[in-house]
Amino acid sequence: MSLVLTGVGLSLGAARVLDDVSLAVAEGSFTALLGPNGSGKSSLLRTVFRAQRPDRGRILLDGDDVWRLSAAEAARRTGVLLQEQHAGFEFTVAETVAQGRTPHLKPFDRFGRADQAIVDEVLDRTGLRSFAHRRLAELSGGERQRVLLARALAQRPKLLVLDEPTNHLDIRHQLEFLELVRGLGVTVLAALHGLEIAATYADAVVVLHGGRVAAAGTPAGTLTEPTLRGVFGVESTVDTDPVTGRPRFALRPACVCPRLACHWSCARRSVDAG
Ligand SMILES: Nc1ncnc2c1ncn2[C@@H]1O[C@H](COP(=O)(O)OP(=O)(O)OP(=O)(O)O)[C@@H](O)[C@H]1O
Repeated sequence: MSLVLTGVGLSLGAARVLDDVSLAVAEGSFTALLGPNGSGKSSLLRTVFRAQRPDRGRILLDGDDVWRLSAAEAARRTGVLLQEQHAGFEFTVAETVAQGRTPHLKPFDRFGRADQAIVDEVLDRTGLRSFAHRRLAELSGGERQRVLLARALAQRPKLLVLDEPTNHLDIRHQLEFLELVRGLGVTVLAALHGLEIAATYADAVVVLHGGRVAAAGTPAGTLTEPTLRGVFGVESTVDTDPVTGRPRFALRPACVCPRLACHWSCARRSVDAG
């Protein structure tokens, strides 16, 4: 399922949070949304999964305006995983994953064999089968996050919206989580903070700055030294990882004292010295 945003704008109070945002996420691709704190990533995702109506612009899922779909139809198409998501700790893993089928059940429908087959398949695919009867209260934060991903997958969404989904995971589990997501074949739009992670897993990157799109394209085309300086305010050396062929970053704080001694041989200092 493709996702297209055209001219999306959002004001909250006096703040212009999103300003004329246009982007396209190709069917089956993984697009990473990057940007500094407060650049509008979560707000943009909220307009996509119908938690926040934009003031202007359109959001099209396979050509259908998400804000004109019924809430139930939108929920069937879009799975959501947030960084701080409520999970009923008293439920078991299997019960939690089964909740993902709710948007597909009509009033008075019973959870049927087909639903159970989907839950079983998702438990296997996410490696949670042996946890099925444990309560969420008995799991680590990383394991719980995997369960919430499984719940979103049981929905059989065409679009998966992830808001910093790996924040509480250690590095191995971050990588495993993103490997799993990338292997799903589902269209993914994910707000991420890690440049390396985004560069390694994303097919495309959209960089937000002050609620506007500052750069969009391939990881190598967007995550450049000038963009990292202009958007994130950091100096960097970007080269290509010989194993993955993806961009790799050495980051330094931006030099704010060009006339004083600086720890880092940053670009600004060499320009001044020259
Ligand atoms: N309800 C609100 N009222 C006013 N301003 C808001 C509201 N919600 C968010 N904002 C502002 O909108 C801007 C974008 O916030 P948003 O959470 O989308 O950024 P973000 O890029 O996801 O940030 P972070 O990386 O810190 O999670 C911020 O300046 C924030 O203060």
